[in-house]
Amino acid sequence: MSAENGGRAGSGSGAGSGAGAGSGPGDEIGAGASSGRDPRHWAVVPAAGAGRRFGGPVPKQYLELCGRCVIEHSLATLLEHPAIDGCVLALSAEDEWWAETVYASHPAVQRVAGGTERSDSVANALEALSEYADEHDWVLVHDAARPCLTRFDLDRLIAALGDGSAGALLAVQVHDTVKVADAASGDRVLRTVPREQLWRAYTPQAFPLGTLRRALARARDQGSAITDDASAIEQLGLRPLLVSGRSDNLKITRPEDLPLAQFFLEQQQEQGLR
Ligand SMILES: Nc1ccn([C@@H]2O[C@H](COP(=O)(O)OP(=O)(O)OP(=O)(O)O)[C@@H](O)[C@H]2O)c(=O)n1
Ligand SMILES: C[C@](O)(CO)[C@H](O)COP(=O)(O)O
Repeated sequence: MSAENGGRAGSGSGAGSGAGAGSGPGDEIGAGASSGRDPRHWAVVPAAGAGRRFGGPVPKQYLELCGRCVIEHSLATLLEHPAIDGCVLALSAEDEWWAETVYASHPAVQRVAGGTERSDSVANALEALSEYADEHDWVLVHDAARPCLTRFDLDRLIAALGDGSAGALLAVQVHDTVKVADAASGDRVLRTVPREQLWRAYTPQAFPLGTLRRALARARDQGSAITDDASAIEQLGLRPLLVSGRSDNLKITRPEDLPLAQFFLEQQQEQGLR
């Protein structure tokens, strides 16, 4: 990927510098899909979290993993995909690690300031993207904390994006028995739920830019605490497609997840998936 094919020049002095200066790749390729061109695909990577559940002085997205840092693995699969035209990355204003990554000056990566919640970070990225992308373009939102996304799963997600606006997300059907705890104790079984219809939502989650912006704004205005982007889309009455993905596309959340991610990446490399 390079600036020539529509990659956006990274700019700004640091994580808190806000949206990159200057025009976007949209100026080079003309207007968006409303001009009749096929919708483009953009990655949005929320990476402004503090990693509180993981702990430690370094946010988990910058921890070493198989010779690179977590976020470099997460970005590599996206930026190396020929269908992905650019990436908007949401970083914390206190971020002091991004500048040391191999993607710090990548021409197709634009940096914006993250927000209080993950959904705020995504909304900030979408606002910057809307400066040069078309509202019918696809946005694939992927957690920086998910380094094990494979090209195989990304291909499957992109292939599932039809003409509808409901979008799609990578997900894994639940294979464990699921219990609901009672609210009072928090750890006493209230009931077991049928698992045949249960899926674990992963990322990327892909939606048209305009639809996702409207959905997140509506969720914010209604005070809906959403933990993934599909939740906001569902609140519009749309039903995103569940695309069955690999269960090793884990999110690094707690300390025990890091060695598991290391194992998964090594297995993927041995199987020629990376
Ligand atoms: N205000 C926030 C919160 C989270 N994220 C990003 O959203 C992804 C998923 O969030 P999570 O796993 O919860 O990361 P943290 O918020 O860092 O973790 P914790 O809740 O344990 O602090 C991560 O890539 C994280 O960097 C973000 O961009 N902006
Ligand atoms: C978006 C997500 O990864 C889908 O499973 C998840 O909801 C993020 O949750 P977090 O608490 O912000 O890590």
